[in-house]
Amino acid sequence: MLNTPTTGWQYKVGETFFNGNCIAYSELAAGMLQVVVDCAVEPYGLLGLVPIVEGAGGIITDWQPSPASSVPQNSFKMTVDFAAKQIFSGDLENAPFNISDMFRDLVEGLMSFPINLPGTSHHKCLKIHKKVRETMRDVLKKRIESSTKKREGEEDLVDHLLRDMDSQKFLTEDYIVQMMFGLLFVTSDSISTTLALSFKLLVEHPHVLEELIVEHDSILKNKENLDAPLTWNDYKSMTFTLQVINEVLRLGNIAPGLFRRALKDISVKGYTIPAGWVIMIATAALHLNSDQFEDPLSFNPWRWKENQSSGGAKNFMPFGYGMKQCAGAEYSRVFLATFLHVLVTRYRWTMVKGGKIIRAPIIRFPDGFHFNVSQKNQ
Ligand code: HEM
Repeated sequence: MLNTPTTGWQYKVGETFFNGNCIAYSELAAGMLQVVVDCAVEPYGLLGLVPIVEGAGGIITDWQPSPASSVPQNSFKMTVDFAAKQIFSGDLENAPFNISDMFRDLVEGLMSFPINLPGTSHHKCLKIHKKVRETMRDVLKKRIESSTKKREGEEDLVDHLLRDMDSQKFLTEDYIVQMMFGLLFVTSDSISTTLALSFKLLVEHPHVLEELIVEHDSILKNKENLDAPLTWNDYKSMTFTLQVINEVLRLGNIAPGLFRRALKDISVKGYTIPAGWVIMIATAALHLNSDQFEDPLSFNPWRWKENQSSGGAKNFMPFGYGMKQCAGAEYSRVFLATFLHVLVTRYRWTMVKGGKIIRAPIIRFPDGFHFNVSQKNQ
């Protein structure tokens, strides 16, 4: 599928994210995310995961208000709040707005028709974008002015970036604000949609859920203390869970497409893609290709038993491909696996209503998606 560059706000945001210092940017982002994983060397194992585990547990507990919890909404809130904490701690706790509500409205307006008139989603989206960035700039300025030094291990992403400002010239204030906003943005809808899809697919495929429960119960059985946090080895032993995540990503195709610009004329089957054109790679066409995946529409995590690909292969690229591949891929897998661990070991859920899925072009649940969640054995 071919596409000429679009105009409008969405595209401009994309340009600011991905052009310019894109390599340094994604290396840096990957480095920051690695912090989550690298904390594994601490005595209790993957310390970076502890807040994820606690976050997941805490938020699922919040998922019990009657009559039922909205999975997409709760996953969105959990994902944004958790990422915001990693990026700038609790600096927005006293802000006059809730950061996850702001991002939800922003994402809703993102795919709207770009008419900038009061009352339109696009207009609201632009206003939120401005407001969030202004608030983030204030957070950054206060940090720069503040002389309080945090202890090692308590630092967040902004602390790391500020420390690197002297040696990395591209790290200007503007850049850091853009990065704070950008990281929250890419985290918000991607992980939460994958989580919501996991709920749906698991409830519709009880035999998959059963095997998932067996895997996670056996991780718990091997622990002396049931409340001990997950370790890196625990994560690595989640073989079936990672197959489930691959399968959700394959069917979900969270990113509707990948974009590349042709640097020179390219001939494809008698057609020429002119230099400068933007090419959209429709990943769903790859992931649902029956030549590559038997019975491609069925949810079958066992298909990954023999094929251990975690993405970045020519027939499976949920996180993209090549040097522009998603910087948050590993963070996302760890987050999803940890969440599933907490969910299946501590909770049970029944579907109440909703669950219809549309793509427009990002995945949406137009009738909502509601579950009753209860503590296991209650
Ligand atoms: C399930 C979750 C996610 C999915 C499916 C996903 C998917 C993608 C895809 C398809 C791309 C484009 C890659 C390409 O063009 O080859 C991308 C880029 C990117 N993603 Fe993600 N993503 C997810 C979560 C995240 C998270 C949590 C973060 C950050 C914390 C993140 C950070 C990025 C960045 C920085 C890029 C741009 C990389 C570059 O241009 O060099 N992503 N992601």
